Amino acid sequence: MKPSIVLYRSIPANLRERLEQHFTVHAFDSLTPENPVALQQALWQAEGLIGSGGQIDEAFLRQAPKLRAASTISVGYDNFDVDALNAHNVVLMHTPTVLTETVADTLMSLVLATARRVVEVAERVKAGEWQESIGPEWYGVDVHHKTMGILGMGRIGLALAQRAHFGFGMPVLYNARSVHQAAEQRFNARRCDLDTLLAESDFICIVLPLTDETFHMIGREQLAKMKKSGILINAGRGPVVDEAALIEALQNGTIHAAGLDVFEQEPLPVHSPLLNMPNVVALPHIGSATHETRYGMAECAVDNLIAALTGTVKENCVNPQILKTSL
Ligand SMILES: NC(=O)C1=CN([C@@H]2O[C@H](COP(=O)(O)OP(=O)(O)OC[C@H]3O[C@@H](n4cnc5c(N)ncnc54)[C@H](O)[C@@H]3O)[C@@H](O)[C@H]2O)C=CC1
Ligand SMILES: O=C(O)C(=O)CO
Repeated sequence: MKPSIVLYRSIPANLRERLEQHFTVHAFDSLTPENPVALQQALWQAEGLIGSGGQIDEAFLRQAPKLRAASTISVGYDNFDVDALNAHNVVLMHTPTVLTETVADTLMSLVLATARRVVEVAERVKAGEWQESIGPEWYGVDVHHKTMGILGMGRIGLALAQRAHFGFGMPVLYNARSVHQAAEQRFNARRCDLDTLLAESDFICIVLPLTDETFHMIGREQLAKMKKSGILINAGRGPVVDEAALIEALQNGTIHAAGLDVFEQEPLPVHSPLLNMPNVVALPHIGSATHETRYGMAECAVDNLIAALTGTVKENCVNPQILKTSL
């Protein structure tokens, strides 16, 4: 008999067929479906789990006693309690690399959109406000040759450094626990402490994972250390920035603007003050959302689950120590 799995995100038909060749697939739109009893029953039998979003913690794992592998269609896995997965011998797979370049493009688009006020100015044109030649009230600030500060010099951080260095002639600063050889040798990036990065950068781009250590890493005190002309970009995870402190800093003119792809609460509540600020570009968590990359992520996650449940994992495993004990 084929192992039973729960799929909790819609994926392209050919990839679903690939799953069906190996498994009996119980499909749901999310982990909060219209029929929670059907999900409960499916989880009780499931050896595998594939999808994105939701909170996978101890209470969840108790509802899925046969689970051996979870495959998230994302690189970030802060919604998984990895200690609980380890305690239940559940292997966790994710999708690094396939989305790296696309997310770096999104970060760069937020840099450009905030600096050049692309969204605000385009809306004014649509509203019929372009009546004569434009004056300084339409101007933005330059991006090229300004200083780029990167928080999270990993795969995506490196791809961003490449764009900043070669595409825009920007000096690159980064804050990290250890030296990133490739960033320094290839893109002339300079490692510095957080305070220096805050004080010297024109653009601060966050592409950090959410962990206990990074939660509210950027708060009132850090925002006050940025240049008044500084622009904050966050495409890591919302809670890395204290959003209330950010709103205050934008309202008080402590910093110039913000470009945000992620928020403390998603979807961003419609009454958020961020939505009324012309100097904020807010995106609906679209960092990796291109047709090509979302297909690549789903394909990678499908292959990851097949590998995890057939004992052929070579890459993309968050907790490889479990492979030795459980598979
Ligand atoms: N907005 C979006 O749609 C997307 C957001 N992301 C976010 O971006 C994150 C990074 O992705 P990758 O670059 O692939 O991961 P990665 O693991 O290659 O890079 C993360 C880097 O952050 C560093 N880091 C972690 N904690 C730190 C700390 N306290 N101080 C300084 N550096 C620290 C790590 O050492 C690592 O170099 C993901 O975990 C996810 O949260 C990823 C994809 C899409
Ligand atoms: O992969 C991730 O971590 C995302 O946030 C969506 O691509």
